Amino acid sequence: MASGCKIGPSILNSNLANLGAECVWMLDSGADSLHLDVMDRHFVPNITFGHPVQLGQDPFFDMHMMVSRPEQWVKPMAVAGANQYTFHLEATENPGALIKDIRENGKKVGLAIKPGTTVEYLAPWANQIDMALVMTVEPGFGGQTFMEDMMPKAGANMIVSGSAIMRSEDPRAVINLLRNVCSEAAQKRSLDR
Ligand SMILES: O=C(CO)[C@H](O)[C@H](O)COP(=O)(O)O
Repeated sequence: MASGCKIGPSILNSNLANLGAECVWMLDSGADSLHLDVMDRHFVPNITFGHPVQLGQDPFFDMHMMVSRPEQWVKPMAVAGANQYTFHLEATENPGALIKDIRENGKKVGLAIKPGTTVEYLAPWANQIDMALVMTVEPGFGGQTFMEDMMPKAGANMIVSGSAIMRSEDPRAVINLLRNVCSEAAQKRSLDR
C-alpha cells in the first residue's frame, strides 16, 4: 500500500523565474505529478500565470484553476500541455457542461471545493471526475495555516502540498513522509470498514 498515495507539489511558492528547474527538482525528489495554481483576481485576491506557461509532454500537470470563468481556459490549457483541468465548483453554474468540454479536449477532470463548501455538493459529480480537491486553506496564497477542521471532509489518496516541500532542504524526505502517512491512513480506513 506504500504507493497508494500520490504527492503533487504545488509550485506556487517556488521561484517562478526558474520554474523549469524547480519542476525538475520536485520530480527528482519523488513527486508523482505537479500542481500549478492558476489564479485571477475575480476569484481570489492574487494572480499567477496562465496558459502561456508551456508545459510539454511530461510530467503529469494538474492545473488548479482558481479563476472566475473556468470555461474560457479549457482549450488554451489543453494546447499548453495540461493533463488535468481542475476547476472550482463555486466558479461555474454548469459543472456538467464544463466536465464534458474538458473530456472532449482529452483531459482529466478535477473538481475543487473551497473550505466553506461541503462535500455534499461534490457528490453528484463523483462518478464523472478523476479527482476531487478538498481545499484545506482559502484559495489564493501558499504557505497558509492548514485548516484542521477540514479533516472530517474526506480521506485522501492524493496530497497537494507547496511550501512544506518547496522550502524544505530535503524535499524527498517531506514527500516520503507525506506519502507514508497518507498511505498508512488509507490502509487503516480500509481495515476499519
Ligand atoms: O491552492 C493553493 C493556494 O490557494 C496551494 O496550492 C496550496 O495552498 C498548497 O500550497 P501550500 O502548501 O504552500 O499552502
